[in-house]
Amino acid sequence: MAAPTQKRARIGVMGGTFDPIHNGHLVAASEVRRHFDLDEVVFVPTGEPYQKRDVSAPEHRYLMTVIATASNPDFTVSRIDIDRGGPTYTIDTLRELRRARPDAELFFISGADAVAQILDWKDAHELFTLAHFVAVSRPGHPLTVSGLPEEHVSLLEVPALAISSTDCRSRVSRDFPVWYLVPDGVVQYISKYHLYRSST
Ligand SMILES: Nc1ncnc2c1ncn2[C@@H]1O[C@H](COP(=O)(O)OP(=O)(O)OP(=O)(O)O)[C@@H](O)[C@H]1O
Ligand SMILES: O=C(O)c1ccc[n+]([C@@H]2O[C@H](COP(=O)([O-])O)[C@@H](O)[C@H]2O)c1
Repeated sequence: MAAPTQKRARIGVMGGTFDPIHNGHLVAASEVRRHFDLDEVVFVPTGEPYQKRDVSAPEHRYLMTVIATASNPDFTVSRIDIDRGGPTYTIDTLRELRRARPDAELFFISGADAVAQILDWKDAHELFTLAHFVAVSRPGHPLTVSGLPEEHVSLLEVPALAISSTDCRSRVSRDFPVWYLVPDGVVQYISKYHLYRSST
């Protein structure tokens, strides 16, 4: 009798700058986990997001991501993009995760705004050989696979949360609350380390 085949692990990968992580990120990851029956979602904060300016220190972004995900047993955080050093490219993230988990199926989670840019990312075509891409809806951004290889990309409508890290930073700098936009522990972390006080 043939030995029973083991089910391949299904791992979601949520890459982001998370400056700060907010409830839009968490709802997106939670919805994709449920819809694609993922075993876990790994949050991967960028090291040096080469397309962004004036980004907070990686250690702050990493710790806020840990705080935000700590209570969910299906969520973990990886330092791979931070520890690699140099500009962060998703191709390196996925190659490294593949090496670490050759048995697993990877699902890269991305908002509608980010997925629209994928063809401009480094080694764009190889990305689709390493992971399936899941593009989630985001208020203000059309959700489309236009130009992308349709067999490697899925679209998912998630509850609309019109939250961005840019808006959270701007609110803190103007002394507006970010309660309920980011997890409570992240509100307290921002306050403790005086983040975003003079930025927009
Ligand atoms: N409110 C949201 N709903 C769905 N997806 C989101 C939302 N906010 C961010 N994302 C997605 O999460 C990933 C990481 O986003 P990122 O950390 O850059 O947050 P951001 O809010 O877009 O930040 P910023 O305003 O600084 O550009 C991206 O794929 C992005 O599209
Ligand atoms: O690989 C690339 O060239 C590339 C260019 C821009 C963004 N990304 C990835 O897209 C994810 C969201 O990035 P960001 O900058 O919108 O926070 C994150 O995992 C980035 O590493 C990747």
